[in-house]
Amino acid sequence: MNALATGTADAIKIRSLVKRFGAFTAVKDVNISVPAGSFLVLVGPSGCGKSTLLRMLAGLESPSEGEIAFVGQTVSSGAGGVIADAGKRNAGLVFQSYALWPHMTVAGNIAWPLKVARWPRDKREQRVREVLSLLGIDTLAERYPAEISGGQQQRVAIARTIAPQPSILLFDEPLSNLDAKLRIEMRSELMRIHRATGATSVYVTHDQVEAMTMATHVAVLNNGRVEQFGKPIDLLRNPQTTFVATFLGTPPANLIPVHRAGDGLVFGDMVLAPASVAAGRDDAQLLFRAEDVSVGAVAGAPSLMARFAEAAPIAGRTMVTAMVGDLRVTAMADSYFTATPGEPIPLSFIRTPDAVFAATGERIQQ
Ligand SMILES: Nc1ncnc2c1ncn2[C@@H]1O[C@H](COP(=O)(O)OP(=O)(O)OP(=O)(O)O)[C@@H](O)[C@H]1O
Repeated sequence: MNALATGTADAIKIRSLVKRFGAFTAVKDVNISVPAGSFLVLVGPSGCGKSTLLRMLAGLESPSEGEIAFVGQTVSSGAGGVIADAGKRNAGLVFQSYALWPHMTVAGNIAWPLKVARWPRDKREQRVREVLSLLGIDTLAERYPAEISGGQQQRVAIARTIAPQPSILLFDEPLSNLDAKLRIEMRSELMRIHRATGATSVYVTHDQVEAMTMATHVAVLNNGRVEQFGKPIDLLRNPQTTFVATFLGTPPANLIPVHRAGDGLVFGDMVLAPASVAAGRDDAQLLFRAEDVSVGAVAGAPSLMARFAEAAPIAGRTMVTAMVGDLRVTAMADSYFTATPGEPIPLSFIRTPDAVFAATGERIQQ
């Protein structure tokens, strides 16, 4: 790295980044900047380009176009390729497979990158003790990888990555090999480690719950593009596309396709909103959260008959999924509710739509 770092530079700045593999474009014009200490989550369905983007940040893949800068210093660019190589960008990478050295003890594995970086023995031993304690694995120091569990191996892999004190930590689905309970535990652990190290983190996952609980900033990727970038709560409250609106949030929100009839937007013969909310368009999509759709008839609210599909109790209420033709609608019932699959049940739209989208998927601002 040769350029001087400026005090106000973003920890990570990605500008107009493109990655092509032959004729296929895996990452398309990505622009993201985050300040130091952020926890940036890249989330999206399989094949959307998350890992390719992370590999470019790590210096394992060179961009076709655009630029990546860490603290004001360009580390990769379309013109220059990988300028600071993987070992020289002060970034640590944690994969979903732990890749520990089987012939080295836990302490040996953690000390290895410090040895490679020529840390003196006393500093090395002190740092290994520090990270063993930070990860809560002090008692495993002399064991070999084959003698510890998968969850413990992942802790060792994380300890090994943070030992050299990288200023940027890159995680590629690090929890996907763990069982559900351990994942939740490790999620809070990782957030604690993030706070303790102060490193700027970039975390790849396809799990939106993981994204929403851990992130200070989220980039939702779809088909190589960033659909939306921002704080988790802003993405949840203010989705700019139907993709973001339906990808994030639990239970999933409903998108109801409507068309204009007179001065109303209708679904079937039910008027769901005034035509004015869609700025004179003939077709639109209305976003209703599950809690805005109630099971049963409600006086004054538009309602329709749906076919019951399934029910799941959640925190004293029941999340009910029902079919209206081919459309899945998620609604909430106030107490325990169940029915026979296929049984007709009434659904009521008890609030105005949360957001309005064009038929092509982009948000129509009110
Ligand atoms: N070396 C490569 N050569 C050709 N195509 C590639 C290469 N690496 C990735 N791709 C393609 O680029 C696209 C994005 O892949 P990437 O691994 O970044 O997706 P992802 O979002 O991480 O998916 P997953 O969650 O399944 O890991 C995919 O269509 C993939 O097949």
